[in-house]
Amino acid sequence: EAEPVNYHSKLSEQLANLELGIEYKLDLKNEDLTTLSELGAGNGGTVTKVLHEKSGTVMAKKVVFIDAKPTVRKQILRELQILHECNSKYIVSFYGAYLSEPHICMCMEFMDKGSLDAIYKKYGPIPPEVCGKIAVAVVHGLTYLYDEHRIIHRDVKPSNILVNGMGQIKICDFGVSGELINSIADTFVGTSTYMSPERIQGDQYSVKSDVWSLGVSVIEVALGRFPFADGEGGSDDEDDLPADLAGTLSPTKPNPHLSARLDGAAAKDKAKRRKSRSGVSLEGSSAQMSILDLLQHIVNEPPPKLPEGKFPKEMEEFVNICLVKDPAKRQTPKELTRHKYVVDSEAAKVDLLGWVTAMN
Ligand SMILES: O=c1[nH]ccc2cc(O[C@H]3CCNC3)c(Cl)cc12
Repeated sequence: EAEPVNYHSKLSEQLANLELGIEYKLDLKNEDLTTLSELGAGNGGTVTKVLHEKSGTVMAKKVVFIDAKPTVRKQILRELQILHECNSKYIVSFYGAYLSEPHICMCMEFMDKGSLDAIYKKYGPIPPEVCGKIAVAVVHGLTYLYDEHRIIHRDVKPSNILVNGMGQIKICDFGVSGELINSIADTFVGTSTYMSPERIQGDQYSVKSDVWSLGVSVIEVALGRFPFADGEGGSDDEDDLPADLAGTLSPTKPNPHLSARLDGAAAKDKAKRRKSRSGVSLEGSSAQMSILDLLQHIVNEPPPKLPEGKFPKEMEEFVNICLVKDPAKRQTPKELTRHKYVVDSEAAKVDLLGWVTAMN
């Protein structure tokens, strides 16, 4: 019988190393990767499904265009290396990153069932017991990132929570490289509508800001729609912001004068829309709640919550704790790992495999 093709031996060698806990790193480069299909876009990059020929591994490759000096790109590449140390069952695995000037390419574990936003948009609201498993994954993932690496995610939302065919739920796209955050922030046009009140107002934010975003995300996937929407829009695609505000509403560069600007701009926007409703159509005035209204709403109005009595009591309570507006009173991810909803969900026998298998 012919010798098994060498990549079998390579794979079994790597698996052996894994068992021995021996770190091994693939030296990744474009010519070794065959593009299979598009996966998604967002957070300043496009993601494709690729095959790494040498190891036979299917990967998700994220390509980010960095409009900066080559030295900045090299710095980002160095900072991304920390992803090799981010090892948790709640964090997508990182295979490596490389420069393909002027792009940075990051290869990660492929999650074949995709992101939660795509899942609920295709299959409808996510069952409460699955939401429990999502809360467990995100709370433990955030706790790991902060406790082990002092990393704050900065962009928790359904499109950054992924699922695979084994029913595993993992988070991705967290802010690991300061330089990468800055460079994306500069070009960042839209507004993360998962932003906590303190970040919208430019106050100091912390890991608790990720907890607010988790609360909004759990309501969204449980209801099957963005919680601030209730018919008024607030869609997550980027509204056209007044030019002078675009680029300032980034999830990482809080704008200290924002709330004053928000009130002014939103009032103007509302007046425009009022006029438009009176039959005078002004182009650019959106009938939906504009992003500015939305940011102002998050800052000034009570937090969203699950409809009473339709979900398990401890789920309602968990969400309400995540959505406490005052960060001083909001819990940290670590404290939430002890919440009844998380503890019970972790122990619960939920047929995640059945759930994902039902998704063709
Ligand atoms: O399979 C994946 N593994 C790792 C990462 C990843 C990121 C993806 O989309 C980005 C863009 C929108 N949010 C996350 C998508 Cl759609 C898939 C993956």
